Amino acid sequence: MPAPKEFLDYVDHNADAFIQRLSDAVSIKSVSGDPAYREEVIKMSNWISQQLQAVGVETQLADLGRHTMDGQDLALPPAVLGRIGNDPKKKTVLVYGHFDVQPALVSDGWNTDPFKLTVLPNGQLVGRGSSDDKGPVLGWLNILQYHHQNQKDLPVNLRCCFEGMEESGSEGLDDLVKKESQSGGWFDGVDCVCISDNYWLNTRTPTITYGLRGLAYYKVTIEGPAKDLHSGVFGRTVHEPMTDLIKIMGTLVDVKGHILIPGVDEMVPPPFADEKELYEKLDYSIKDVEDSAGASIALSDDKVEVLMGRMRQPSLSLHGIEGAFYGSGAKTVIPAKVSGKFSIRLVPPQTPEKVFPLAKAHVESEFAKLGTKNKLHFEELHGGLPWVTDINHWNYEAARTATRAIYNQEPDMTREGGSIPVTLTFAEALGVSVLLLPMGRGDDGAHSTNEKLDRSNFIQGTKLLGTYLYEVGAAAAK
Ligand SMILES: C[C@H](N)C(=O)N[C@@H](Cc1c[nH]cn1)C(=O)O
Ligand SMILES: [Zn+2]
Ligand SMILES: [Zn+2]
Repeated sequence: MPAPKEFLDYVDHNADAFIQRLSDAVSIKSVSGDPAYREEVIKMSNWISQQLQAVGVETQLADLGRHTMDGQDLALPPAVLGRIGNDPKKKTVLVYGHFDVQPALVSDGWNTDPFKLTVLPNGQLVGRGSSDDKGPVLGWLNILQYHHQNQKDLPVNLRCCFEGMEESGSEGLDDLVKKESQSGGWFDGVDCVCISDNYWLNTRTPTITYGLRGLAYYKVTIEGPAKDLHSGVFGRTVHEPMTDLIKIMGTLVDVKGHILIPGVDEMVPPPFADEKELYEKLDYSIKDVEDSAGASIALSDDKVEVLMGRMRQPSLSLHGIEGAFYGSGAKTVIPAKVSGKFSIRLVPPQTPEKVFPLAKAHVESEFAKLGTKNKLHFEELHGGLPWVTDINHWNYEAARTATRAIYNQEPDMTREGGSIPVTLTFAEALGVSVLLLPMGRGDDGAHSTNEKLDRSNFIQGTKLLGTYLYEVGAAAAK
């Protein structure tokens, strides 16, 4: 059942209003990883709930309790649950997305205010969260608006789960999903899940995604002196925490990306026979990775090697050092306490539980080798499980048919290098197929400066998600 032409035309005719709504969403600074913005994330929960109600969706703000961040006790932003339709003849689709964003400051290198959506002459909609993940969440709202305003029934029963902590480990969400998946819960009766929260591989080929890497995020803290010290007075006189930390951070990964923590890379099985062909088939080149990175810095000239490094191998990245001097000028300080942050992207069969003891043992043994009198503390900040699924399912067939209808192209079938911690929870709690159907392009710069979503991806992406629902609706009739 193709989507009605009237729906597709409506999306085109209302494009400017949809972009205005995206601009409203971007202006709410819903940064989940910084306690200073917590009220803004909560404001975003309310905003999404009101927007859903305005297009006929029954909603509930689901309390997720409290947590501690940077030593502060904080309320978690409520998740927004939504439901519309209860026709037993129709399939029930659960859509998930997140309305929190990564931090963004003009001083990071943005050309414009990150929380003011800027429409560039080339059609790029620039702003934090435009692609990750406010644009795709609003894609679902755009579809609902058409059906509500024109008094058209949706082709499926729809359930929504939108959260405000995805960028910070989805705290509290797993338990909510498990509870609501039980009989009588908001997700009772769900037949399949669709998540639009990742990206095409390149800038030209629509993509369907059947896997995600998991994540284990660590903090290594080293402290010694009771306060910051003058390096002229104390240099070569005391053990310096930063010197110890840099040594340890330097033992985690080599410059070619090999993980040096014993046992981590080794946990992953070699590719199965013919697996490389899956990557060979993808519309991707070294130029694509270098264009989206903005420099000629690919680890290999071999496309398959690069793709496998992103999709089916773990990676370890060093993110930053809390407590270190980082400003301009030449402050001659010895920081008293520094915390190195690094994370490992995980692939099956790795899990945060299996990797934690390896990472801890490695850091502790490297620290012991230093013979320092400083103190070490190692902790995991958050984790998420990897996920890979079967693409031979009507849910994927619906997405493929919808993609052909909107883009007139065969989609790339990918595994995403990023993580969406709740995905496996949906799959296991509901026992149904989960599909990732991205809206944005590979060069959107999610998590980076000048994040953007192309206008055409927002508009065609809205049509794609809507058409996918019609194709799922058609699957119910088969
Ligand atoms: C792929 C998704 N849009 C995303 O960006 N996920 C994040 C999840 C996360 C976990 N800790 C911090 N963020 C990611 O892959 O980094
Ligand atoms: Zn993200
Ligand atoms: Zn995201």
